[in-house]
Amino acid sequence: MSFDLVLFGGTGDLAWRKLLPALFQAFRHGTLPREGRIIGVGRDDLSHEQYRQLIQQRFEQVDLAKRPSPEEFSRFAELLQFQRMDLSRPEDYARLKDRLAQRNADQVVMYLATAPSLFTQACEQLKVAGLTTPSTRIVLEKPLGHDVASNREINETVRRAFSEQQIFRIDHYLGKPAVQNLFALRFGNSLFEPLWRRETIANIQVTIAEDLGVEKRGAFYDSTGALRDMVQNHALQLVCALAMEPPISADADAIRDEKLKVLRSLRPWTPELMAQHAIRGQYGPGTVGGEAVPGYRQEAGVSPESTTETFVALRTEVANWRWAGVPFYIRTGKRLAARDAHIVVNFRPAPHAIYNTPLGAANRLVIDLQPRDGLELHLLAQGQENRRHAHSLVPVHLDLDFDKRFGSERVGAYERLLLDVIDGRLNLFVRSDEQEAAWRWVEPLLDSWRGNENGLRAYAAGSWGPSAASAMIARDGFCWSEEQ
Ligand SMILES: NC(=O)C1=CN([C@@H]2O[C@H](COP(=O)(O)OP(=O)(O)OC[C@H]3O[C@@H](n4cnc5c(N)ncnc54)[C@H](OP(=O)(O)O)[C@@H]3O)[C@@H](O)[C@H]2O)C=CC1
Ligand SMILES: O=C1O[C@H](COP(=O)(O)O)[C@@H](O)[C@H](O)[C@H]1O
Repeated sequence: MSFDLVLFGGTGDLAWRKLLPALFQAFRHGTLPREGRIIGVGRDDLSHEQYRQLIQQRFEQVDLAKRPSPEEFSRFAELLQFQRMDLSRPEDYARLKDRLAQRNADQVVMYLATAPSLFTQACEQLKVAGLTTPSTRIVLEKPLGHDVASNREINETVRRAFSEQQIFRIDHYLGKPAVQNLFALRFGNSLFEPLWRRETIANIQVTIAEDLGVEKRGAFYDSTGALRDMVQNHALQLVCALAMEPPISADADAIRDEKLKVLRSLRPWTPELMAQHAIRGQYGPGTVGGEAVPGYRQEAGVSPESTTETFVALRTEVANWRWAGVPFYIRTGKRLAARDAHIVVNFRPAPHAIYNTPLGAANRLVIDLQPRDGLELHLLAQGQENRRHAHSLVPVHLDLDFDKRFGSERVGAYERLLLDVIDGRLNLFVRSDEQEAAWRWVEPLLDSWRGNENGLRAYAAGSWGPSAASAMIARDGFCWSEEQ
């Protein structure tokens, strides 16, 4: 099978940090079809050779293990071409058409790794140019829009140009090996299913903590914020994977139907719930990894009066028979104490105590997403520490490290998703109704937070966020994982 992958935004941050390294990994692993072209698109006048050099320079910043040797790069570079094009100029699409006609590949992938404001125009012009034939797939980066209305508008335009089977809305968290293992844990094993419900589970916590700040994306981030950047998509997709019913098959729509039900069951926000269960913060100066770092308002591209949130902690519930009354806590932020994404499923304590146990001790399943990819099952056991009191239990845990078990050279998130696009597998991509339901759920928060400094809490870079996030969960009698 031959393919052409047109990478709109081929000179941008996402392209060189994630997409091209992922394509290189697929090339290195021999999974990328050999007969293909990766056509980077941008507005500069670059020759193919200049583009290859640019990408080679950028690859110098990629992790050593994932960096190509000069010999590997020169073989990979044979796939790379450059197309000068301004997406806002209708006449430029004809030149792209000519380039694609040179090869007439079996499969054409259009990857829109540009600002979402260009998506509608790009789709309209691709249609006008006759570049939306059934052998074409379109990939849309997140966030798709900035609220319900803009998301719907983009989706409607895209659907006028492409059928739903051709549209791949990406959420790279769904491609992470740990998230695939969450699906495997729940739907490939029977062990946890009888326990996966309100009768046994006390609460579920989803944490996506980053130690990085906004890097070079200050201007983008300042108009986006953590709620749009991480919660509307990645965090809610994790909640879906945790709370959904078993799908009737592994087909894309069977999975997406179940995720949609979760999104529609999330407790809607009221002013009272927002006041108690929605915490937002913004980092100030602090120390991360032993280095002093500036506060958010001092970052390049960020307004010195910005009210954009860089931290969010939420408490919600999934209002259905399985989950009624079980709090789901979501927490994400930039410049936190560590890069650490994990899920904690806290089980209820034993209903009747016949042992002495440490205060608050109970069973817990921890799903580590990154940097470690693994599972920990926390139990209580009879230790030998106290020889005179045989009725005292101590915490112990079973630890499964997937990197050790399967090797750290496993298929990365973007590598998996890009191969799925080329092969036409939609399972790990988001349907428009899911996306709209997620926007609908976050929109009341967006509206109440817009331009409003009230309730925006400062936290020191390098901390775990505002203390209000701990107070919120403590009111339910629980605590975040690092406090357990
Ligand atoms: N960077 C990241 O970590 C992530 C980014 N995303 C999403 O990916 C998308 C791209 O983000 P990012 O790479 O950071 O953005 P950048 O600003 O780094 O890159 C934007 C790209 O778009 C191109 N571009 C801009 N305007 C035009 C135009 N009129 N015609 C043709 N090309 C144009 C630029 O090319 P040039 O200027 O050379 O013409 C550049 O290649 C966004 O939707 C973002 O939300 C999603 C997840 C993570
Ligand atoms: O989508 C995004 O994700 C990254 C975090 O991704 P990860 O795979 O490194 O966890 C985040 O930094 C970025 O702001 C956001 O746009």
